[in-house]
Amino acid sequence: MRTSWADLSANSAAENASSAPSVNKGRIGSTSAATRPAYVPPHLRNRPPSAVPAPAPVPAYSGPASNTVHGGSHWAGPRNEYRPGYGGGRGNRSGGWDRGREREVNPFAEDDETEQPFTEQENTGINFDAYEDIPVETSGDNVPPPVNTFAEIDLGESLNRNIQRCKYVRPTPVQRHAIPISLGGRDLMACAQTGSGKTAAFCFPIISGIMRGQPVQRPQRGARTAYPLALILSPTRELSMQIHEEARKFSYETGVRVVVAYGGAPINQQLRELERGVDILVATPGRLVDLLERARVSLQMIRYLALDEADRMLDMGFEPQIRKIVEQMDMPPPGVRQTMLFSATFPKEIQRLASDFLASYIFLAVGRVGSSTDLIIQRVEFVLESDKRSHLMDLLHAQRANGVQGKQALTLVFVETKKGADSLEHWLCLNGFPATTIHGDRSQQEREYALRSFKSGNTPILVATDVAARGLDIPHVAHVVNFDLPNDIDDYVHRIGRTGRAGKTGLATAFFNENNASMARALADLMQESNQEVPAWLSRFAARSSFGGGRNRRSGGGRFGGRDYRREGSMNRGGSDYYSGGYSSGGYGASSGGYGGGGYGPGVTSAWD
Ligand SMILES: Nc1ncnc2c1ncn2[C@@H]1O[C@H](COP(=O)(O)OP(=O)(O)OP(=O)(O)O)[C@@H](O)[C@H]1O
Repeated sequence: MRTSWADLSANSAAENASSAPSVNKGRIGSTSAATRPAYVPPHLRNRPPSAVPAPAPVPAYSGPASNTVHGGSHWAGPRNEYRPGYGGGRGNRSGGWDRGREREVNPFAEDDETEQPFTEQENTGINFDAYEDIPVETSGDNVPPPVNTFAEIDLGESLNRNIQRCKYVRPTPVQRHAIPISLGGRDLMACAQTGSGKTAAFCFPIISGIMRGQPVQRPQRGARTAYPLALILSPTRELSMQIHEEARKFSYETGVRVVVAYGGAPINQQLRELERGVDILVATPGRLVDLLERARVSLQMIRYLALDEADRMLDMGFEPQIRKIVEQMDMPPPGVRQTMLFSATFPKEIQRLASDFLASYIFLAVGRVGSSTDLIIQRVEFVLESDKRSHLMDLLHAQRANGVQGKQALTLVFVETKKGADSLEHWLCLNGFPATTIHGDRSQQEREYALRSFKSGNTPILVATDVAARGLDIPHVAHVVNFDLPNDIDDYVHRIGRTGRAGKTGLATAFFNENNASMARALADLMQESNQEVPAWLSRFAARSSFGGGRNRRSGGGRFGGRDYRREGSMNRGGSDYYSGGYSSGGYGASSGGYGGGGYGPGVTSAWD
């Protein structure tokens, strides 16, 4: 049985380890070989005994003596050659699987058990042709060339097996470019459209790097302090949970252990998971700060830092927490750790802030920065506030009529406030449309239940605030309705990106009225950029509108935003060229109810965290 292999291989590899010469000299926190617990390299921890190579003499390791990544490569060591049985390293309980005590649950089996209301397989039908003509921009020194296939990248056998299990046949464009850059040890700021596979683009190099990297001896500071090697931060609990689930699949049987920590859930369970060992910690900032302050997590061994939705993580709401985590605790500085920032949108002001966290980084834009994918058909309809509900009802009736076997297609409806979400949900249910809701006033349990119920099709309508706008990968969302438009065009891009994912098509409808006049220009420009039909009335609004409201970055016309800010010479801060008025009304983190009340002050709960 697969799970027992872990124990056997752990024992056998541990025995091998004790007889092998150590190549683990001079690393951070290393101790003498005599006192070191036996090390089992991650890639061997879950192997069947037959797969464990004989304890061959270990060749002198020619790679770097530490994990520094100053423009160098992690790959100076022999490629394709794992080094079983070398001594020292990660024996204590804060890293890797707690061997002998725990069995790795097969995350793919969990998938099979989940109710599958839709017959279509998720990833087999990816339409790569949709990505053929996508423009790619890279800047920075010595950019590693892209690859065309996973086979060209040396990710390691067990990770490759998991890629197959995920049914990923080819890398998506962002993966083609980003993975070689990260494997080359380079810092990266990557911008690619929603649903284009960014999660795997940062997870694969991290998992592969940990599998192959120098073994680590965690400090003995406190038996209960966990020392992750990689930290992945994301802005919402649900997104962190999703990244955790994905990363567990990618790291299955690699021996790399992934743990998640997020707010709103009991901390004790998370503490227990951390105590069992952690290589990759996926977390929301608030809960992580809590764990750091309790000294239950130390960032001192971090080799890889990834910020998903990086622009959101560095906007006014989150920036102080992120600075605290990254700059004021014990995390190694840029250049020592490797840092990867990913998002579908990257305002230049945020790029400038983000550069504090990076060393000699490469900027990658796949598609235009902040653009939506052409796969999403965008419609904007002029609807007065008082008519919104009946208009939504018409859309839902039409959709039901076109539904497969009388089933309502999954529809995600975005509203501005938490109260608005509850009241719309109630009204929909009264009118025969099973709906549920997700927002910052709901308990975490309720939020998770709502999401599950939506995914399974039990309640095919989900009314949400912006808490569901970013990152969530819910298969089969056919329609996103912006019942209330956001104040920020980037939020619009992320919201509509919940459909039309992984090469599939989707539909997004926005209700627009005078209250949204400040968005007209940005919306019209975005639609034009994505080859959508812009209604004449919207163009008229756009021509009339001034740029006081949201972050209306499209004022210059033509190609927008698809740029590394370093190329622009000086920043045009506060000017009208880009995001004019961006930090004023409705700008970053200042949105009203949509963000669940902000929640950044003490005692205030945040929907984002
Ligand atoms: N190489 C691949 N082949 C097929 N499917 C893939 C591949 N890479 C990723 N996917 C699938 O594509 C979907 C979208 O991926 P992911 O959630 O990582 O997108 P994203 O770019 O992070 O989106 P967002 O900007 O909304 O966060 C997921 O269901 C994922 O499993």
